[in-house]
Amino acid sequence: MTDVTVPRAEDFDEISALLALAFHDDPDPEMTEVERGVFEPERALLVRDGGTAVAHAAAFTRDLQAPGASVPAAHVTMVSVLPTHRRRGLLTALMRRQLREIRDAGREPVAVLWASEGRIYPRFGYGLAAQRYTLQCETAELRLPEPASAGGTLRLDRPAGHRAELARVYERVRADRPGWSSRDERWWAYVLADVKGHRDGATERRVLLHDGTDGVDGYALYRTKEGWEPRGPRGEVRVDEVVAATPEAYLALWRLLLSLDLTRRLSFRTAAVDEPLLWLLNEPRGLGAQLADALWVRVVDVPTALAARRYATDVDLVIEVTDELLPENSGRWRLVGGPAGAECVATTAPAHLACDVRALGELYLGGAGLGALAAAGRVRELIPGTVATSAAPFTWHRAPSPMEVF
Ligand SMILES: CC(=O)SCCNC(=O)CCNC(=O)[C@H](O)C(C)(C)COP(=O)(O)OP(=O)(O)OC[C@H]1O[C@@H](n2cnc3c(N)ncnc32)[C@H](O)[C@@H]1OP(=O)(O)O
Repeated sequence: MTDVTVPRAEDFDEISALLALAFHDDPDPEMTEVERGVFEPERALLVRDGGTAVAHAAAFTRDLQAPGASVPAAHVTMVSVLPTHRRRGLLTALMRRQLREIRDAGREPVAVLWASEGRIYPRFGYGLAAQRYTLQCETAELRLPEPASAGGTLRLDRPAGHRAELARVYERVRADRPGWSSRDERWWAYVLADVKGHRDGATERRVLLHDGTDGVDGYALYRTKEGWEPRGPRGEVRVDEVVAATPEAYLALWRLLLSLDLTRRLSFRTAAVDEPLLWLLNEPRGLGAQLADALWVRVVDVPTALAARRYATDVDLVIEVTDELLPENSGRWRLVGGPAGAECVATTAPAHLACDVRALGELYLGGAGLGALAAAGRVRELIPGTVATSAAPFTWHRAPSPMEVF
């Protein structure tokens, strides 16, 4: 049987070729360089068979915004098994070892990932923590309100020269948005990389900046793709990010994106499920919004993770947790917390609720409702009435939302 090893930086070309095979892509040297910039070989796991790379998984070191706190989170990624070697337990071996290493390192109480298919990760304790809307709008009949005041101004440019301004706005908004990940210099380079092979016929990426009274307070990253038909223009706007620190900036950015001359369609893959557009547009149905999964969270260290986030209202309850892969998480935990902070310790007191560790991941960012999980039978109420009184603290005033696929 094949052994799981830690690769060296030089192995990345081979890993990149394995990823391309598993994801049905041709290897793209430009993309490989972009990914090499964020690859952390010491956090990766590689399986070889007779010298050939056959399975791989990696993690990035970033923080994840949780309700009221930025929490160190292993960003799990680049998972692939060669088609000739699948369904013989290689992914299982990689996931088990990776979770054990994250737990033993003691730095990251949670792991987070985007799943290529939703059915892959629940068996490893990952729960669906944030959903998103994909938008496919026909823009011709969509209208947004006029701005209340003259407000700020918009500028259009290439993103590269604006990294510091974008980072400032992003960090300001991130503090209030569960699901967004920290971005250091390397990650900004990754996010702003504009790989030609991934443009799918659209233009290079552009940035639209909104200048408010205190400088840049919002931006949008987008491309356009030309299109014509007998009745006239049918260009498309492809939005990558809209980050706005004020309602004025948000409205101004979207007013322009939805009304660009010669365009009639707009697409956006990572709209929030509480996207303000829903409450601004003359026809919300026109967004063509479809619900999709986004972030899957795995609680790796129950007491540390539960104590790291904030709670919308005061909470004091005992949860009986089961975790087959990381048995030290199994047991009864007393969570006492609120908007200012939280503590979580082992207890022998009777439990109010019982669930598996996956349900804690689903609750972690404030996305899944405790009531919904209880109705699904995924959380069991051991002391009657607990669900009704304890659902509110786990929510947050903004829905968790993904911002970029990592
Ligand atoms: C975070 C990310 O990077 S997401 C990207 C994941 N990668 C991809 O989707 C690339 C293409 N797919 C692959 O490379 C592989 O099929 C993987 C990685 C998804 C699965 O690897 P495998 O080594 O085949 O998984 P493994 O043999 O450990 O399977 C474990 C269990 O999960 C099930 N499983 C694994 N993948 C899938 C799947 N895509 N759909 C349904 N079930 C699956 C297996 O049937 C098995 O179930 P069982 O124990 O009841 O028999």
